[in-house]
Amino acid sequence: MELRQHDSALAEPLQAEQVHVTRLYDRLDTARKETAAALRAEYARGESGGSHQARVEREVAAGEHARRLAQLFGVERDLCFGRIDDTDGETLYIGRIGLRDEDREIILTDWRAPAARPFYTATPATPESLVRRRHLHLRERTVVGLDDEVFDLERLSEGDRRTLVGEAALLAALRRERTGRMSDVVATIQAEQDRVIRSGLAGALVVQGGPGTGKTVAALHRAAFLLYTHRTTLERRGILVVGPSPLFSRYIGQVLPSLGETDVVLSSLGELYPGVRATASDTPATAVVKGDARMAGVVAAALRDRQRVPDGDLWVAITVRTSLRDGVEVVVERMTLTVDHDTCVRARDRARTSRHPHNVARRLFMMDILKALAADEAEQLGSPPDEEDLRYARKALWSQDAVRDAVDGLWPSLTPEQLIADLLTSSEALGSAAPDLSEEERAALLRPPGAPWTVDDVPLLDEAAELLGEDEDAGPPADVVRATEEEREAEERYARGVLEFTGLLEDEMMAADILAGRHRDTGPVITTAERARRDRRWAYGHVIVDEAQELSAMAWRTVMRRIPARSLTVVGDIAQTGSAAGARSWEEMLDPYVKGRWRQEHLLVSYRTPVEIMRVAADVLRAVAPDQEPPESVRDGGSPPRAVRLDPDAPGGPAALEALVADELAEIGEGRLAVIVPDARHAWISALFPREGDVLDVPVAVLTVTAAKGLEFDAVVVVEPEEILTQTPMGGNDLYVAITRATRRLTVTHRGDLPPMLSRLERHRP
Ligand SMILES: Nc1ncnc2c1ncn2[C@@H]1O[C@H](COP(=O)(O)OP(=O)(O)OP(=O)(O)O)[C@@H](O)[C@H]1O
Repeated sequence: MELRQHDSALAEPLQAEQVHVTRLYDRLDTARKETAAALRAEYARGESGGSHQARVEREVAAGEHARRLAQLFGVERDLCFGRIDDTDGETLYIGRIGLRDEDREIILTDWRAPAARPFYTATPATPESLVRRRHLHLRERTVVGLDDEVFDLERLSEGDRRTLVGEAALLAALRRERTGRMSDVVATIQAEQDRVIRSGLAGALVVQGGPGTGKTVAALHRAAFLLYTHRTTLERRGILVVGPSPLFSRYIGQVLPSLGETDVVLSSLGELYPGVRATASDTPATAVVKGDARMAGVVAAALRDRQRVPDGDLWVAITVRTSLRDGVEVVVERMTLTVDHDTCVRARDRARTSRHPHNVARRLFMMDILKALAADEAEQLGSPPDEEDLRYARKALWSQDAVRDAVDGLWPSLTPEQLIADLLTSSEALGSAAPDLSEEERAALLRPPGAPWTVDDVPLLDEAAELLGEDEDAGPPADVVRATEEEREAEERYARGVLEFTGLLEDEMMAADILAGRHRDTGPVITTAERARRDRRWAYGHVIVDEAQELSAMAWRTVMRRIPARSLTVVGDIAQTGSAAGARSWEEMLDPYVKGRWRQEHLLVSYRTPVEIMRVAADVLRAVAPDQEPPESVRDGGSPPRAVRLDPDAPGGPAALEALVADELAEIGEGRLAVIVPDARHAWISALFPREGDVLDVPVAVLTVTAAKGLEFDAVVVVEPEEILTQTPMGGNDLYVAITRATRRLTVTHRGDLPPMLSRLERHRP
């Protein structure tokens, strides 16, 4: 079915396709020019003059043009990559965006449009009225190759279960060397992935699949598809993609812009709470306690402990009169006011039952206490409690430090950071707030003051923020203040980016800071993504959680808060769970939120790991998670994965490791290599391979398994599998993750006996 045309026979169709492709690029150039001119015209319509309304409209129009321009400049590479011919004699060209000619006729169909779907889903068994599918290979703007599949049922053997589409194009894509950044796969999306990508927006979709089955890549294409198909809903609310680490976010970061999408926020788990960028991790024992759903109750109890009443009555010594002597304020008279215990209890209970969050309810508590103090003052001064006087007296009282201190002592205004830090650094606070946790569990939570926030603290902070709320009258909330500077920088970066690729940067009138400044004038931030990122309470239109098996029960609470509509895609592999607080099953994590309302798709084919390596991975999986099925690999011809006996702690050990890595690098040419090491060895093995720049861009990356999660490399060297197996309770899963990162070559080094589950590796001496 797969035809790769011979060179001589190819010249004519190549030439014909070139004519069409040239026309497409001409059209693209025209569209760019027109949009740049429209953007320029928008800004040429005077400085920031006119009514506020007019300025806002101008900004909105300019934003639209800028967005379109960004899209038009993002599709230069492989603008058109496919063509389908159907039984009615109709031909469609499939590309990264849709284009029309001067007569508004469609000359290029967006890959996300319904009409493009057969390009991805037609198989020999179900050709979907296609006669032929063609993949076009472009080098810059030149057509350099074609792959045809002819759907001819006559020649289809019964029982042929082949489901791969565009096999030659797919294999060519898979054989490419890794660049350190994920790239899009619009040209070669497979039918099972297409089902995931085009699944409806509503409800929760779980995508379960083994390593390298394209879960991440499918999830990102799904984000682009959903934004295309449900633009009006999602453009305003945006899509949140949650990944395991900032490294992973950088790894996948450029896929979405290349798909032409700006309304997507990428965030690691440690960044979900604005203003904190947690990367540190806890020990497995601590992570398990912090991730336990019971911690919601602990945080709530810790807060209740901060809403106090005095043991007896409340006494406050205030200054009644002062006078100035030689310009210096002198206290003339003091007075002690009292609020009886019962009144304090009533004030606290009224504030608690108001159903307002703590920092908002504080206002109620404060008013009740001030009223009682003012009444006592009036009584002691013998003046009648006139309402007007009392109001004045309350105001005067609030200006006194002693009164403020008294209220703060009983019902303090708190930030989430204060509440959680105070809780985790005090065994007394923990004892009071967490009586249901065991002594060991409480000890696991305790940490020294000033310790950095960990990824597992983030759900606790979010929980606290939810309970604390923000007193809107008390000035801008802390996260907004923090975000303002970031926001300004983001605006300027964006503006500069637009100007740079449109070639307008030299234009005085369009200087980036002016452009950014204008956006500031009218208030709105440029993209939905920027607005959403800084707002903890933002409700997204859709949320995608990648490596979702790593999320603890508390982390799920944090994620679900951001998606009240419960429209989400959950992507992961239960067999790869590394966090001791992570998922053992999808039911366990999702049922509390969407019981009986989630659907599951399985991805069964691995596009990363060659057959030879997958066989070893299957042995590991059988040993550590016998109920899980390994994926089937589409690639063979990788070199046999091997085990090399090497003692990294022996005198010549480090040098032997360096030499082995050098040999592997020589084998893979331009590609990239990872040395995946036990956590305890990371620091010193990293020092053997000094690097400058981002770990994703260097030829040799030394990584722990946690950091390597979701990434891939041409060659992988796994050091000391035994230590990886035993370093955490989920060590078996970690080893499975480590050996499935390679696209071509796998070497395992070991000083002692090789774990039996790796016995299939070819033995070598260095
Ligand atoms: N249809 C496809 N065409 C070309 N390449 C593909 C396709 N599907 C997946 N790939 C490639 O396979 C590799 C693995 O994909 P991806 O990282 O999305 O897998 P994953 O299931 O998320 O893996 P893991 O569970 O290990 O994180 C990537 O290089 C991806 O580009």
